[in-house]
Amino acid sequence: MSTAHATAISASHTSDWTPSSWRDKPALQMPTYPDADELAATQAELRALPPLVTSREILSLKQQLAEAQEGERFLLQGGDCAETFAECNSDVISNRLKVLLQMSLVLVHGLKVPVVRVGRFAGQYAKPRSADTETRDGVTLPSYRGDIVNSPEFTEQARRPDPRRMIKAHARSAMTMNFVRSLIDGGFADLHHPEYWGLGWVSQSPHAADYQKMVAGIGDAVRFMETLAGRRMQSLNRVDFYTSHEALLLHYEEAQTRQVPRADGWFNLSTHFPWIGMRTAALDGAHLEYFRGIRNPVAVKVGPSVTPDQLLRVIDALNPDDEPGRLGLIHRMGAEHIADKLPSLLDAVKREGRRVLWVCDAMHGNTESTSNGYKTRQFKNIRSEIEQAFDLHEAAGTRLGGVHLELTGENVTECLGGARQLTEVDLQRDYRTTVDPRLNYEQALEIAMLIVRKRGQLA
Ligand SMILES: O=C[C@H](O)[C@H](O)COP(=O)(O)O
Ligand SMILES: C=C(OP(=O)(O)O)C(=O)O
Ligand SMILES: [Mn+2]
Repeated sequence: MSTAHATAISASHTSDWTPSSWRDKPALQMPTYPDADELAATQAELRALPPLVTSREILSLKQQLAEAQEGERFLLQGGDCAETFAECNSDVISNRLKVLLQMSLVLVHGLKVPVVRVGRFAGQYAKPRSADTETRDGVTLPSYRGDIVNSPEFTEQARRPDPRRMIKAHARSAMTMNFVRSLIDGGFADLHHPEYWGLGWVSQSPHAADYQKMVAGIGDAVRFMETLAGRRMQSLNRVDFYTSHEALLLHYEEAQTRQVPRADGWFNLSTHFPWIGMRTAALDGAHLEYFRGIRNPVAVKVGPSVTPDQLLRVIDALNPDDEPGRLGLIHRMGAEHIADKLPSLLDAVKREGRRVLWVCDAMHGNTESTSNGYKTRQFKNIRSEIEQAFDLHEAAGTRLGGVHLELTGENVTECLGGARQLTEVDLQRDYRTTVDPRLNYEQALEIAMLIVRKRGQLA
């Protein structure tokens, strides 16, 4: 179908849509702001602020995702569970970028396809929660819902939803984007110099030898190609990096939704690739309503309770014209359930010939609590879910086109296991996340290596 045709059809599907039509539907997981006037004034201010990304970048990501659907690329989507205002700083941002670049280098080298790099950053500030309230020592307060809504300290004042936090989240997202863009434009991701993005730990890591061998091999290949070409290849100097977040707080997303001169339709210009979380993916809900009208590529989390019929209806609502690169389905079943729950979904989508990008989130179905009260995940379950996902897609004749991970470039101890075999005792050493446990840099790199090994076995 031509792009013009697809656009014309989409326009007819969305003729009853506006950036605020979600307000007529049930909106789950949203804060109740105590002062409606303050909320409206904040939204007006947000509407006047500049956007964080452009429609041109969004459409170029859509094209790359369309290629990933066809097996010509692989998606790496990763970053914090919940960014915090306090950690919007140079070290945290550059270390996270480094680990994502290192992982993507491992994937490009091993899978022999370009990687689509998408960060869970520059806007990942809103969190859905299992419970609306939290009780400590007999005191009950509203749950922490991410820095864009309230603050994690356990006081009444801190937990009160404050709309002014949306302005701060917008500014912090812009600072993060600005720094990432400057690093990349300044040659930080230059393939001629992968040593720039070496984190200090690389020399002590159990994976050091493998990683250094690969970097040396890439250096040789780059020099060989440039000798043949007789010139330095500028295309190796920089990479594309895109942003994503869970577009949960619709008051914020609505205010960043714009029509763009010379591009049809409405774009969410707060991020390139927003997604709908598992808890807000109801067919008749506000989040699906909002997402159906924007032209960004979008994704939906798919949990173990989704039936094939429900999933097909979600696909119909979000991508009625089967537009390439428009829709990602991020399954997050858990190592224990994926073999039971995923195959019927893969079969149904294949049977109906729907065009989607399948992505495996190996984190959110594998969360557990330790006896000493830490929320954690076991590396062996994360690994198992990814390996099973490859096998199940292979058996169904579908394609796993990417992975979605919660990770950080810091040396935290939040997930158990991995090459250093972190134990429950280690969790006490450096547990920093405000919501979900993240892979540290070593564990994240190990995941990239095991993806390459697994794909190699299937090839
Ligand atoms: O990040 C994901 C969800 O917000 C999170 O897993 C919910 O966590 P909770 O069960 O602690 O509320
Ligand atoms: C909330 C999240 O995931 P899910 O919606 O899959 O539970 C998340 O990605 O942080
Ligand atoms: Mn999470």
